[in-house]
Amino acid sequence: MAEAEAVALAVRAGATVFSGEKSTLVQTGPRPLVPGGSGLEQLRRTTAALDGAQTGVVAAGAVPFDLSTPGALRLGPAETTPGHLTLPPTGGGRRSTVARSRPVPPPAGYADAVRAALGRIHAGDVEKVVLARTLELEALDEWSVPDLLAELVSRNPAATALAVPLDDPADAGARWLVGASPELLLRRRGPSVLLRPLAGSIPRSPEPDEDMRRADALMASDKDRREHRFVVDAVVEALSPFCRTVNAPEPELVATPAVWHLATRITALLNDTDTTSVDLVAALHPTPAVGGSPRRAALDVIREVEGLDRGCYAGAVGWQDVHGDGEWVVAVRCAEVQGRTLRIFAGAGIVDGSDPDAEVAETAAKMRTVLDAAIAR
Ligand SMILES: C=C(O[C@@H]1C=C(C(=O)O)C=C[C@H]1O)C(=O)O
Repeated sequence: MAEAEAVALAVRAGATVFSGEKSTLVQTGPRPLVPGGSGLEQLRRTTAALDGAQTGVVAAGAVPFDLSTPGALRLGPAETTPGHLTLPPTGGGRRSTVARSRPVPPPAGYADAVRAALGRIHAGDVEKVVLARTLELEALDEWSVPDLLAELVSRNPAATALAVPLDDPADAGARWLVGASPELLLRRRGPSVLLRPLAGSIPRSPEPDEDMRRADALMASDKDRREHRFVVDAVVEALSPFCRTVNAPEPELVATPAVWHLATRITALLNDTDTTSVDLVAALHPTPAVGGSPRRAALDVIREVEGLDRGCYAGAVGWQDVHGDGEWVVAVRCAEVQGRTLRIFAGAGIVDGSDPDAEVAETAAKMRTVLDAAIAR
């Protein structure tokens, strides 16, 4: 059987998949959850749960935005192959038809939430808050996770495309997280750690001159640089106790097919290789790219103003092996799938100077990553 078909079959059978530019990890078979009643507890118990496991076994899956709620990290054998996933072409005929789409909250409600967050910023309660909204697509038939994944991979080869079962994948009604994240939370290989936080964004334009104008405007934007700086400062501060060196250069531009971002490629060297990838996830998450600054005050504002259950959206998704090495991305450009329902999430950072209508447009552009994959013909 061709490898692509084998992977397609594995995904249909409930595999966890992370397909990046350089390699693809597929975890298959019946696989128990890492013990722990919350995402934080699962992260804390992952390294011990892998102790003594056979080479090739990894902990893979998702922890939620709110680490006090349950996570979905599973223990089981995984295979890693070079390059991104190749799945057989899906063909239009197998796609579901969207019967109903519903933005929650509607765009005007989201703009009101942004204004409420700006009120809290101006009152001095908080400096940055990331607010999200959703688009719910109800299809005539069940969504196909392998088809969604195949479209996400082929449209976003530079991102980490992912399919993660949030419930037992053997259950017919299992929920899944699917998406194509451009944001590396961290990669740990031995003592070396690489991170690439994103924050500060502008929608792409199909017109090349306008697209370049927007990229230049983003690079020059004081508002976006401030929005970005909160993330870099928080990441450097969270890493410092674990690291002998942390290097954070100036931000650069990165593009997805839908959005321009400011990105900083941060490199660090661990003091001690007893620090595993999940220790770093627990220390870093949620960064101000998805939460805000200061963290606790921002989480309060999100709870009061946003009104969504984020679940694993804006959580951390990835894997760790028996050596403590691993790779985790921030669960953005993602959706929750269950049966005929697809719930696309997108958020945007709000700081002093943010414009509510621009944040509506930015979140709409971010939703296109999953939306275009879902409604592809
Ligand atoms: C919150 C999301 O994206 C995050 C927020 C960004 C921003 O506010 O500019 C940029 C990239 C991500 O860190 C999302 O896509 O839902």
